Amino acid sequence: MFFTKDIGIDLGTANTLVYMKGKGIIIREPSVVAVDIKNDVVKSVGQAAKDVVGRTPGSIVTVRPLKDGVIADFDITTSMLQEFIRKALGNSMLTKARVVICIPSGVTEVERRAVKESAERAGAKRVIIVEEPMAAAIGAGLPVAEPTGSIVVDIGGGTTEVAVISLGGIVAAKSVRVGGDKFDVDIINYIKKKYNLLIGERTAEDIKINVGNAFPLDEELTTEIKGRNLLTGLPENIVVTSTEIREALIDTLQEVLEAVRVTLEKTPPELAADIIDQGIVLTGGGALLRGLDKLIAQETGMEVYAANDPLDCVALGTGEILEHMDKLASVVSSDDVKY
Ligand SMILES: Nc1ncnc2c1ncn2[C@@H]1O[C@H](COP(=O)(O)OP(=O)(O)OP(=O)(O)O)[C@@H](O)[C@H]1O
Repeated sequence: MFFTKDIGIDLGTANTLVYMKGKGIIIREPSVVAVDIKNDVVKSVGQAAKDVVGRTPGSIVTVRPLKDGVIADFDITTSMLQEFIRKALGNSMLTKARVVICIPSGVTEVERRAVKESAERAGAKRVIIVEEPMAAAIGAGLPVAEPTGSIVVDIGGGTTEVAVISLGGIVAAKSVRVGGDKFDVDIINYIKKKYNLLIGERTAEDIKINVGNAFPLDEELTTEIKGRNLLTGLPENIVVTSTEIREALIDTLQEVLEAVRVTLEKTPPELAADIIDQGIVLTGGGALLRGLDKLIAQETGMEVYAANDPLDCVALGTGEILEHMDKLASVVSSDDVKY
């Protein structure tokens, strides 16, 4: 007897989430792998690997195999994907799984096919690849299959994808290789330039989460950070404010705004009218940046709101596709559908 365990995977540059049909999201881990470079053996995957970032001894290095929205290291991406699929499906040979995988739209056709094959090797019997903004829109509850225009801005770790969707297809889109990771780099560079203080990626991400913002806040926030002074070489603590961090993020925020503007310009007029009625929906971890909705609203003159659980939208979208394959047939009409 076969058990059917259909799963949906959000293979993101920052986080990988796995949705199991009937259960919801069962795995939520960083897309990080620790590898022993002496023999290329994978030591750990996901949270266990992220916990040792910047702290590994000797030959162990931590790798983020998907970077800037593309597959930077294919073999390691494959190992990571297979590990997550194995974790979800268990080692049962009696499993007959359909797997919906969501990949960044910067992934090439060759990589796309290879992702499919590696999922098959890990036990999937049928693999359906769906692009991120489509799954994000479905997960955010937008009426993608209807003859009405919806717009989603998915701000992930490596990419920001803007898409206008109608009748199950992407009508206009723009993807830029900036997202949460770039915000972190901006913060590192700002602190280095202003305070001669070197901080790591994890500290920068904490600062972004604690006081990061895209629009003036009602109340100034501050956070204390630890780093290494580049002049003295010694550890040092400083306090930074939300205004400083907004300043640090300004250029990258402009790139996000530009992607929204370009997509709106490419949108057919009838759909533009729908979008004005419905507003812009933000998904992905970047949607949690304070005031990003207000900034986009100010720049476009449109209503903007963040989806509920923005970090989960893509995974929830893959789940919707699994649960309602019939209704969403237009978005998964063939295994090799490209939007
Ligand atoms: N509260 C928060 N404020 C700002 N940014 C946040 C917050 N929480 C998470 N993030 C950022 O969101 C990003 C991860 O988002 P998400 O999981 O949607 O990306 P992903 O799907 O893995 O990436 P991609 O879409 O590029 O493949 C990280 O850069 C993380 O730092």
